[in-house]
Amino acid sequence: MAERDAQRQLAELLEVQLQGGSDAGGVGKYLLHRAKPHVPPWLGWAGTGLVGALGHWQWGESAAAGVGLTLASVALTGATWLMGKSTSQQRRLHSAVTVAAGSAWVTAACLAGPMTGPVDDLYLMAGPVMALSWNVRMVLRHNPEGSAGNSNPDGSLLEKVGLARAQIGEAKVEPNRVTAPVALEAGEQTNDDVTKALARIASALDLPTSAVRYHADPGSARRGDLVIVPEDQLATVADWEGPSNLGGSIAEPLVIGRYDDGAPLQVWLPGDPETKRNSTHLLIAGGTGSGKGETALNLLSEILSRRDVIVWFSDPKAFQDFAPLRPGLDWSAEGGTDTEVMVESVKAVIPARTRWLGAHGYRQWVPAAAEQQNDPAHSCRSDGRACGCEGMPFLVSWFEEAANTLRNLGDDAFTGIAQEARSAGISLVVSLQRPSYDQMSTSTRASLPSVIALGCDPRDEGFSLPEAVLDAGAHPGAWGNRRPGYCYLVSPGVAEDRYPSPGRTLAFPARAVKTMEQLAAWAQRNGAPAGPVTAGAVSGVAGRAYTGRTAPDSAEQTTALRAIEEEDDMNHGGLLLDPEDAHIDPEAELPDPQEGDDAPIFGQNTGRKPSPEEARRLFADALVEFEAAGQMVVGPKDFMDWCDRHHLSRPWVSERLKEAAMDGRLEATNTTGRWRIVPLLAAA
Ligand SMILES: Nc1ncnc2c1ncn2[C@@H]1O[C@H](COP(=O)(O)OP(=O)(O)OP(=O)(O)O)[C@@H](O)[C@H]1O
Repeated sequence: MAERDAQRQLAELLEVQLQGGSDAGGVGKYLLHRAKPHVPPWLGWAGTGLVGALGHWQWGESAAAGVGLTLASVALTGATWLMGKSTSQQRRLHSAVTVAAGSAWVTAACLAGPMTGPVDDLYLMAGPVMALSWNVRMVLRHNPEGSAGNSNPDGSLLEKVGLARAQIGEAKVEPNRVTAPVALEAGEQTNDDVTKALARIASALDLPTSAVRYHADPGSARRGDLVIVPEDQLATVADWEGPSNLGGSIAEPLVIGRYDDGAPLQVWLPGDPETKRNSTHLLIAGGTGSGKGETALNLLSEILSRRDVIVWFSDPKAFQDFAPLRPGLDWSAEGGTDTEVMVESVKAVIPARTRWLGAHGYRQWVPAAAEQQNDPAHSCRSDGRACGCEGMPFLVSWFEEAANTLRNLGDDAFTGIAQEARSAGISLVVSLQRPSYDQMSTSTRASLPSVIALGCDPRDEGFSLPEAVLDAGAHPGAWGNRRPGYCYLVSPGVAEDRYPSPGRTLAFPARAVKTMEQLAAWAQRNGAPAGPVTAGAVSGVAGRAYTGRTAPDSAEQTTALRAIEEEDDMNHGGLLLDPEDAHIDPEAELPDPQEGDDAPIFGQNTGRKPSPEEARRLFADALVEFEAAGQMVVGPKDFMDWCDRHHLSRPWVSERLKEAAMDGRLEATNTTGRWRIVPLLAAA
């Protein structure tokens, strides 16, 4: 069936070409064009008559010629039968009968004469019947309905690939996509046999491996759909023209490209209570040059164009690719300590956000959670009246080139965060420079249910995609970096039979920079503020390292801080900030260590070893300095210069760090030897 379809497509192409040649117009020309393919059998009939007449003229009297002609007729028929082995049974028989009848008539005509007895009647009656039978055959072959037969009568394609006894059902033919149900022989073959034969099917059809896929029926071990997409429509690059749904909700699909049949390539980050889908975490995996950067631009620009989401973004490559979009981010960090603080902050906002959702009667984040809470059904007040609390936007926490960050965080910690974040209206997006297990452990990989798998090393395919999707024909290793933007998308919300279908993200031409800048400005003005719950919880961890998105009209006052201010003015009586964070005034000046008796510590060498008491005071001051500078995660290595200056040792600093943790001034992170500074006001 698949083979016939490929042939049909070829025939259609020929048809178009033929039409191109007879476009001169006119009914006559049209009829001639339609009749052309049916003429050859009639030419054969006329030719047979001519050969019979000429043969009689030459050998009419020769007995030896009679023997020769009879033998030649039998040999020709036998040869036709043999040569027809590779075609369908029907065609083979039809050809052999035609040749046998034609050659027998020629022999009779040569020996007895074309006009003798029944010879001429046979020519006039049987000849047209033969020619017509070939015309009918051609008409049926060109009829698309006729081509979608019910079984696999010739079986030649499946025979070639070792699935001779499989049956192919009625095929669904769409533009550039043929879906044919396959039923394998009961007890003899399984769906695995088809997946193993996919490359051979592609080879038999002379198509790329990725053009042939198999969707096994989850309810049967011997049934499924064979999908063939003959033409690679993704070869043409499609440019990004702007966001697909400016001002929409993050719960609506994010369109990042297209599939090879033209359908939009789209992903959902938040869950959907109706379909019982959970919010998801996404891995963007691809080798160097596979188009990861531009794929990320597609996704980030879609996210920033939505009204009810904020993005925290860490990029150790200093926003090389993302600079135009940076102003639209709620928080950006350039790797190192800033990223450590961001990770700690994500951990800290999870319980605050989950608590808020619970208190407002949401089982998971939905767009209504981002709006002001005017519905009594979602009130945190005990008297059942609407609480009017400010909404809480969805949070996307994005880690570019994340291998180091995740390794430092530790598997258990990451798995825990990933699990809990899903019920806190948070999606983690992680991109990896090299998609392989030496970059990310098995358990961390397992915590990221969604993946955009771009071209990679063939050995890394198993890391990028689930085995079932690879078995169904997905093959990102075949692309390497030769097909930038080609990808497979596996994510809840996407129909599973789409998983092995290749898509391609949109390309960002140079002119897209301006549109991205406009989009970032739009997000600054219209995007959601972080809201009191998230901003409050993060300020308690990150202190001044977190500023929130800067509104374009006021570089000083940030949207997040404004949200806290407004919240302070309101009297809800319900669940607001984390109780321990409620007294934080993010605008308050931190104590200036240069004031009063405290001498500045950084940049001055005291020239002598301080007394133990003095050393402890200097150490406390150093923490204040770090905090004021926004460096909220510290470890002994950050004190190296400081130790030299004050003639103190690193082990001494390590001891003080542990003490400070016991005093509540520091809190342990998941990385040994790294401590998070608890902001002074919160620790007080
Ligand atoms: N969807 C796409 N369509 C067409 N071309 C693309 C697409 N995505 C990326 N490209 C082109 O492919 C090249 C590599 O893309 P990109 O820099 O995004 O890859 P990368 O995976 O981020 O590479 P690296 O890891 O080296 O930064 C660029 O020239 C880019 O313009």
